[in-house]
Amino acid sequence: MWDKLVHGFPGSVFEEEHRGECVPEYSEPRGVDIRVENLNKSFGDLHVLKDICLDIKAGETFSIIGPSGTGKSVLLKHIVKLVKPDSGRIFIDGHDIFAEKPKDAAREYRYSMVFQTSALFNSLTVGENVGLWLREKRICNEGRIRRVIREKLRLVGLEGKEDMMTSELSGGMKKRVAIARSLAMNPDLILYDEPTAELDPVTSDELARVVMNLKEDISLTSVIVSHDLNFAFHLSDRVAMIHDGRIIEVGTPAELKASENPNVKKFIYTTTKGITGS
Ligand SMILES: Nc1ncnc2c1ncn2[C@@H]1O[C@H](COP(=O)(O)OP(=O)(O)OP(=O)(O)O)[C@@H](O)[C@H]1O
Repeated sequence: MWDKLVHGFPGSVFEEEHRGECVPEYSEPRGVDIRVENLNKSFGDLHVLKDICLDIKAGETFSIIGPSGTGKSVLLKHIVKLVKPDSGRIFIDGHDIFAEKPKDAAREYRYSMVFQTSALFNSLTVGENVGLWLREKRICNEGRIRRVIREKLRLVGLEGKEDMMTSELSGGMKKRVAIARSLAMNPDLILYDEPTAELDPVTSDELARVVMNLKEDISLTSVIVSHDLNFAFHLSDRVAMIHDGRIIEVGTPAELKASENPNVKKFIYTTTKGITGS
C-alpha cells in the first residue's frame, strides 16, 4: 500500500551533506493544469473510458461524478499513472505524462491520493502517520518534519492532535489525518476517491469546509471522485459527469443543476431524492 501513497517523488533521500532542512526537491506546491485528450481504456471486452476529453485548470477544485461503474476511478488512476490508456494522452502542465521523459525534463508533478478507506496505520499516532513519508524517504531533518506535521494538522483543523492514536479517531478525523498526510508531500495535485464514503452528512459538511479552506492556504489542484452530489456541488469550481464511459456534461455546479441532458437530470434527481425519476 505504501508505494501507492508516495507516487511522484521517487528516490529522494535526505543526505547529511544537504545544508538546508529538506532535500531541494521538497519545494512549495505549485498547482498544475491537466488536459485529457481522447482517452480510451478497455478491460477485455469492456470499453470503460470512451474518448474522454477534459481540461482542469491549475488551482481548480474539480469533481467527477456519475453512476457506479462508469469509469470515474479508472479515470483518476490514469491521471496518477496507475493505469495506462489504450489510446489518448494526458498532459500535466503541458507534459505528456505517458511519454518518454527527456533527460532535461522539468521536475515531475507531485501528487497524492486520499483513499476511501483513509488507509492510515492504526498502530501509529496521528503525527507519525502524517510524518511517515517524510521520515521514510528522509526528505527533511527531524526538526523540520515536526514543524511540517504541526502545520499540516493545523490546515485540516487538527492542531495539537499529534499524539492521539489513530485507532481513537472518528471517521471524519481519520479522513482529515489522511488529507494532512497527503499534504505533507507538498503535492501539486491531490486526488480524492470518494472522500465522504461512510461519513454522515454533518461530518461530510465539515470535510467539505476543510477541503475548501485548503484553497486559501495552498496552491493546489484538487480532483475529487464522488457519488455525494451535495459534497461535490458545495466545494467544486467545476464538475464533470461521466455516463457510460463518456463525459456528458462539464460546468459549474449551477450549470450542472440547470443541465437539460436527461441523464444528468436523472442522476441529480435520483441521488438527491433517492428515488427513480420517470
Ligand atoms: N483493473 C481492472 N480490470 C478489469 N476491470 C476493471 C478494472 N478496473 C476497473 N474495472 C471495471 O471498469 C468499470 C469501471 O470501474 P470504476 O471503478 O472506474 O467505476 P466507478 O465509476 O469509479 O464506480 P464506483 O462509483 O462504484 O466506484 C467497472 O466495470 C470495473 O469493474
